[in-house]
Amino acid sequence: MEQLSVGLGDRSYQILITHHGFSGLSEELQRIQFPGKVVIVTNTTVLPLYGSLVSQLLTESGYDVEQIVVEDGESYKNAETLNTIYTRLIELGCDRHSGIIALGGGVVGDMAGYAAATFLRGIPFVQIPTTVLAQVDSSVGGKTAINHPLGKNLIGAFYQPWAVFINVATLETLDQRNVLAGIAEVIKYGVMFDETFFSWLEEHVEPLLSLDTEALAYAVRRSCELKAEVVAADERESSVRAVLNFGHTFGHAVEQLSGYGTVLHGEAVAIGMLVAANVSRLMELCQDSDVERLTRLLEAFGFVTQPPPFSLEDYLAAMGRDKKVHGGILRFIVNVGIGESRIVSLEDPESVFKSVLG
Ligand SMILES: NC(=O)c1ccc[n+]([C@@H]2O[C@H](COP(=O)([O-])OP(=O)(O)OC[C@H]3O[C@@H](n4cnc5c(N)ncnc54)[C@H](O)[C@@H]3O)[C@@H](O)[C@H]2O)c1
Ligand SMILES: O=C(O)C(=O)C[C@@H](O)[C@H](O)[C@H](O)COP(=O)(O)O
Ligand SMILES: [Zn+2]
Repeated sequence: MEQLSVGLGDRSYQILITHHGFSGLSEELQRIQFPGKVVIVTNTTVLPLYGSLVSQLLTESGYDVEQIVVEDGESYKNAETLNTIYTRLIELGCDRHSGIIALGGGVVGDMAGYAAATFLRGIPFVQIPTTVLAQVDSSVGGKTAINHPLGKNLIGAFYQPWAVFINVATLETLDQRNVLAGIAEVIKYGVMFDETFFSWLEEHVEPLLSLDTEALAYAVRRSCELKAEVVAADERESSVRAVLNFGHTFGHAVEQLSGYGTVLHGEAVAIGMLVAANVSRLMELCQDSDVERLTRLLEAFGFVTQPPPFSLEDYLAAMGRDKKVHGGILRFIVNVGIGESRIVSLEDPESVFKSVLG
């Protein structure tokens, strides 16, 4: 079992990474004095794979376990599903001494996390991520949210989990499209923070796609390390954390315009990263060779890199609702070469994106 720490003072927590199933989970819950009444929030796909197993394990360890099972998909990450979670929590008699465990991918994690942040003004919460994306990104850092028809994650809260328990073995049941989607966020860390990690990714395309245990474990650990460091430095995205949004301003626009769930989050981020790299090149913050290198890596993994053909007006309107907009000015994340980043203000986004999108 590997352990990383997210250093946030009295809200610090551990990320535990294991290949050995869920053994160690009960011990960790006991160590952090997680409540005895536990509600596992999961979805219809993850329930039969891991939900029953985790419930049984915790019951055997003396926990009083309930389950809330939501429909599967990004299109259900909304106010309606959230309300069904609140209703069930009330019906189950949950109080401030009950805890929520999010078991699943980023959709379940974001929504269960937001329920935990808001139910009775906040109850304890643990993440058990079961997708690549959730293990390398969404389970760490405390961004919780639901989507609004007009924009991704527009309703949410910063609310940290008490622990993140990563069982890498759960990835064995994940389909190839979702494995790939998670890798987009891994590539993001390389482009933004760590050229050596980016080079490592260039050399490990095949092992990662085939879920080679060692390669995957390294990718998960390195991603969590980088994310934990950034979150500890800037929990509420007032500075450096915004860099984790590389590829997301455009990517979120793609998700919203296509209809949530049509283009997966990671797929949209891959498209968005290349758009952002082209903005960077336009601003002379990176070279042609850097854009080509990113393109080659994305294509080697098999990502579609061409933005869907929505109009420039639609893209600009969607990006105009991004959470990084300040005083009407779009703040945008670009790469500086490979391995460094910058936050730029786009005073005239129309001309920038006209040039980049053609
Ligand atoms: N909070 C954050 O910091 C953060 C970071 C990145 C992404 N996100 C959010 O995360 C969401 C995307 O998460 P995702 O890519 O995990 O998608 P997801 O949660 O929809 O999971 C993808 C699919 O895999 C299934 N699944 C989950 N675990 C499985 C397993 N072990 N075996 C088989 N199937 C499994 C799910 O049921 C789903 O069908 C988006 O809503 C995005 O906005 C949040
Ligand atoms: O943790 C962060 O900070 C991120 O930006 C991680 C992103 O990968 C993630 O998709 C996040 O939910 C996007 O945040 P948002 O604030 O743009 O909704
Ligand atoms: Zn993301």
